[in-house]
Amino acid sequence: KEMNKDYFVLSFFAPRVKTKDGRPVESIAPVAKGKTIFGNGFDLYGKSDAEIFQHSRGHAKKIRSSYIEYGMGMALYNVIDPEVVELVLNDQNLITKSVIYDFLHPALRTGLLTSTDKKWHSRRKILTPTFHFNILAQFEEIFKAESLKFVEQFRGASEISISVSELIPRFTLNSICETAMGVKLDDMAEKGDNYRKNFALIEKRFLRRISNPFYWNNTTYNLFGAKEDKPMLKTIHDFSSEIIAKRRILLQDALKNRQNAHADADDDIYINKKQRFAMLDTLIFAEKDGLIDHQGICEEVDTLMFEGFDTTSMGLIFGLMNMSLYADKQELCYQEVNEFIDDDFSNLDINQIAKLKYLDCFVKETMRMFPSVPFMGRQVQRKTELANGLILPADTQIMLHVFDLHRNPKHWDSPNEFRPERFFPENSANRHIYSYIPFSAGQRNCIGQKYALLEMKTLLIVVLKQFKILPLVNPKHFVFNSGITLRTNNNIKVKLVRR
Ligand code: HEM
Repeated sequence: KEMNKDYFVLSFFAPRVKTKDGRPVESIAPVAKGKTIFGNGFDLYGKSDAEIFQHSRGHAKKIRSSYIEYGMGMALYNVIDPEVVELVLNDQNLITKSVIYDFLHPALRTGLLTSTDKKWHSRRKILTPTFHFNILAQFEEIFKAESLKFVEQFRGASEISISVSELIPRFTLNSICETAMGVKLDDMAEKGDNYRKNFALIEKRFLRRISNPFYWNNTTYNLFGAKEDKPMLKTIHDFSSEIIAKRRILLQDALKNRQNAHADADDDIYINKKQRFAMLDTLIFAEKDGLIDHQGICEEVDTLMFEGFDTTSMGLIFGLMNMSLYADKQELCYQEVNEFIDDDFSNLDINQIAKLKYLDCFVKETMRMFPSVPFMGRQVQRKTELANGLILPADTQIMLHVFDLHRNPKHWDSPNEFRPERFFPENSANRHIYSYIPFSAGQRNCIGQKYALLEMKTLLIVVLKQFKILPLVNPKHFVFNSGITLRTNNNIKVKLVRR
């Protein structure tokens, strides 16, 4: 009996969540009923990626508040309310990612996304300056060139149907490799495609691991599951290694040329006009200063490359889809773009883009309904009291369900309707700040958020200027899948008609 009070015994002795004042836990956070006698531990077992996605959506709809589950020796606190999101993301002690991020370690190792404590702090410090306004302003030239290359594919066509699901990821991978890594993919296009294909396979494996509690344990997984991952991991790591090697050579040449030219001390490589700066250079310089080693550089390159291409891909795929579905909103974007951006794109820069207020609302609303990162997880390191009265035992997994938060009917009117106008200042004033967190918030927010918005807006502007975008899909028929990023089974297509 005592045991039962402290542990959810059949969930492999999961310590129970308690309350500060002894109130029943259910009065603050209901406990979701499990599918088996083992609490919720086997709720996802044998489910498809689409069913895994629907599992949490179903709970959110039925329970309508943040709720608790128990499984595999741990409590899971599932958060869908902004009030609780605020408590979690503002807690200095809750910066460690949840155990499921460990399943990403073979691919990303412990780079900025997956590391914690001292290592995370020191890496964040090294990388933060690389997302500075002046550097993004330079990257804008690359986004523009890549966007023009994107529309160039349709040269000569007065109208054409395209699969954005297929074409966009190539654009975003090219963009991240050239900006962050300083390496053009032109002669590595096939390798890039292969990298993406293998990362998609790794994502599938990641999901299989989440849904199968036997695979949560590293030892068991390494014995029975990990072998299949090896060739995929090799492909993606070979790709990133090749990029690092290429950049090292380019950088060495640049440094040599600079010495030969007797450049004065102020002629910094970062701002030298002919030599474009890449984020990877910062890491290579940090290596010279002994702040990071080669292995560390690989970790950050894998992390930036993955985070930097897949998230913006999903944002753009849904952004172009929404342009096609809502002709009136597309027209408002188009009018605005025409007002501020010259037809030859000569003034398309970071300052002009900042003037496009309606486009900004359009992109925000797209990321509300289709957040590229639909959930995030934290792990409680030490017993933690939250201001809402809950006491979370050590090892509790906190799941922030961004998808449900962004469609929480308590905070969003008709949440399933696409309305960029929600983000007009006058319509946002009374909204809870933490009801909208596409880029997370607090210490571990997205380091690339300004970069991402700039890249996505640039492509949308270039496409809009030249084409009217017409619909070919109906999102009502979409089947969403769980993944590291938001996924759908459907091939998203649009029709482009030259203006
Ligand atoms: C639409 C595009 C993007 C979205 C929606 C997005 C969203 C997010 C979210 C929600 C997190 C927090 C994850 C967590 O707590 O587990 C995050 C972290 C991160 N993002 Fe992004 N991201 C985007 C684009 C980018 C880009 C373009 C880059 C790099 C160039 C990037 C690099 C990172 C990194 C390195 C982290 C880890 C930061 C840390 O823990 O210190 N992201 N992102």
